[in-house]
Amino acid sequence: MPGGGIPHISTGDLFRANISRQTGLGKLAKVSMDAGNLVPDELTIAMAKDRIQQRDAENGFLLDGFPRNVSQAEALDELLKTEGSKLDAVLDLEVPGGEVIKRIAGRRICRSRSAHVDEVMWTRSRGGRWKSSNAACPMRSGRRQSVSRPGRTRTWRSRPAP
Ligand SMILES: Nc1ncnc2c1ncn2[C@@H]1O[C@H](COP(=O)(O)OP(=O)(O)O)[C@@H](O)[C@H]1O
Repeated sequence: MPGGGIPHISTGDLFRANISRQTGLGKLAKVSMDAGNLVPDELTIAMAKDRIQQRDAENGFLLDGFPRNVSQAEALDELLKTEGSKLDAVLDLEVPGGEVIKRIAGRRICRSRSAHVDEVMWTRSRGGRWKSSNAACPMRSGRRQSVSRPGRTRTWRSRPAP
């Protein structure tokens, strides 16, 4: 929870938690997420509404990653209207394009536990091989990592040490 005791509601985190627990929602969301697409509005809106209506969010919440398009914004408006509440503030974060690209290109997701997302630094050795640093996934211990080249795929691959 952020300062002030209100829950941080991140739709990305909620999807990843569902994927980890292999829920029905997680299985459906995974298909879209693995394809690099947004999860369909119907699923996203239902999940966000359900989370917002939980008890710990009664006194407020911080939304992160939701709404992400007009129909989600309309659904949120509708929900707030029904509950007789309104948003206090919206943060518009302006990040330089280069920084955004660096972060997207450096993102790593553990293939076996999609809840493990990590931002990594990539360096290229003299031999031209890409190497990652800043690993957080427990899969790493006892295993040797084979990582994909920075670029399109951000999958974190692990294979047993020889
Ligand atoms: N509001 C949303 N609408 C649809 N899909 C979402 C939404 N929030 C998250 N997702 C799905 O979850 C994934 C991870 O979301 P997030 O953690 O916010 O990271 P990012 O969008 O930066 O990759 C998104 O790529 C998307 O597939």
